[in-house]
Amino acid sequence: MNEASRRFQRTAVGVEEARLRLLAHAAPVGVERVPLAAAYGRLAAERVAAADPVPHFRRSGMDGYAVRAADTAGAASESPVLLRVVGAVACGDVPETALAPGEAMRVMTGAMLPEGADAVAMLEAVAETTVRGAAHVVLRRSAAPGANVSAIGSDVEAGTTVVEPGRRLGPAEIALLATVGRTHANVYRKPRVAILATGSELLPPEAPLVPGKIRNSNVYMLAAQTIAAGAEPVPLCAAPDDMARIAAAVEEGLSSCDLTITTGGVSVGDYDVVTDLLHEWDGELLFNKVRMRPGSVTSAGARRGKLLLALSGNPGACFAGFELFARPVILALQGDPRSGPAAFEARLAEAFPKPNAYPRYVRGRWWSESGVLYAAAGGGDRSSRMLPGLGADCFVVIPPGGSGTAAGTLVTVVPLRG
Ligand SMILES: Nc1nc2c(c(=O)[nH]1)N[C@H]1C(S)=C(S)[C@@H](COP(=O)(O)OP(=O)(O)OC[C@H]3O[C@@H](n4cnc5c(N)ncnc54)[C@H](O)[C@@H]3O)O[C@H]1N2
Ligand code: MOO
Ligand SMILES: [Mg+2]
Repeated sequence: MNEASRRFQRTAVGVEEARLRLLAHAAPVGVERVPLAAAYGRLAAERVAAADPVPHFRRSGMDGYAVRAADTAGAASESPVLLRVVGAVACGDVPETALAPGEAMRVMTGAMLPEGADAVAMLEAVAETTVRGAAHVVLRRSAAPGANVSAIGSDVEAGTTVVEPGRRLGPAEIALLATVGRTHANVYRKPRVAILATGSELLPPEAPLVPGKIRNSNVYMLAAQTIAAGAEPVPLCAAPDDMARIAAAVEEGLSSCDLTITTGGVSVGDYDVVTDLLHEWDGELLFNKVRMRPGSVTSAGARRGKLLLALSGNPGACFAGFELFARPVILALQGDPRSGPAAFEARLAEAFPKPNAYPRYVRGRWWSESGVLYAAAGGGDRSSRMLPGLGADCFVVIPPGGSGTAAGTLVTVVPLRG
């Protein structure tokens, strides 16, 4: 097929549309049970509710004295209230007696309150004294009912959902799972992602440089991005630009992994074999061009419930294609209900002089200054370059059209994670 016919058959879809077409084929993978200590960063595959309220007993919020609030009514400097100390409760202990009128019990933060007590006076708010050999406390301020007391269920009511399917397990979720008595979490297993670098010019990193050839960096970049997205990379041997070799490797990926990603050979050139492969694809062709730069040649197909995502070979375009398409797919394979990366608006710190036919996802940085968000798009960003990726923490989305974008323009920023 010649270049012109390849170009002719390509119909560009928007980034959102391309993503939705992919996500329609990204059903969650299976579930596995992992110990809580290994659950960090995984996506929950179940709803977990608290069987018991938290706390499940009335608990002191301060080191001090449990009192009956009614006893302290009217306490002031000129009319102090004297209460008899009838015992002490340490954390983990159960009070031996109930609190009768006129009594106080020494309690520490987290200790169970005795029956009859409904407030805690802080140590700093009482004076300890002895009356006829018995310990007493003097209060010069009243304690309101409920003061410094954590009521039953005041943190988590019984029945509250603490984790939902698709929720990423972070420190807060893991702490709550432990609190509700779980030792393990049911999470989606890590999707396996086959990564196939294509190109007769590719050398392994250890190979000495020879004219015309370059070292294969995309496979390592994609493996790192795959891990950051919570999946397991399965790098396949790099394939030269040969249809049979690439087709065989793609088959291997589709049959053994949940998602198959190729890089390179997807443009209109003579040896762009992935383009040919998708042209003859016997599954569903989801798209073969996206309205974006870099990576407009990004293409995708689905077959028997598996996705093939064909990313550009240019490192910058390959990186962007992964973040905008592979990452949301990998998250959806783990039950994440979100349909794309988060984004926010910021002011462009410097003019971006280059006009674009499509939105341009430029690797850049964002920051906040006096409460205003700014973003800087690297002017020297080219999809063939790798250096602009160093230190980049976002894509700055330069809108299409016009003669460039002026400094101060509000632009969309897509933060990069991991
Ligand atoms: N006539 C046209 N030529 C090109 C067009 C176009 O529209 N018309 N688009 C250009 C753009 S934009 C891009 S992006 C690239 C896309 O190229 P491919 O996806 O076909 O990728 P390759 O041709 O295989 O390689 C491109 C470039 O990237 C290097 N590469 C490839 N694989 C790796 C790897 N694993 N690690 C590091 N670098 C890699 C490769 O050597 C090439 O330099 O097409 C433009 N051309
Ligand atoms: O799609 Mo190429 O990188 O778009 O520059
Ligand atoms: Mg090419």
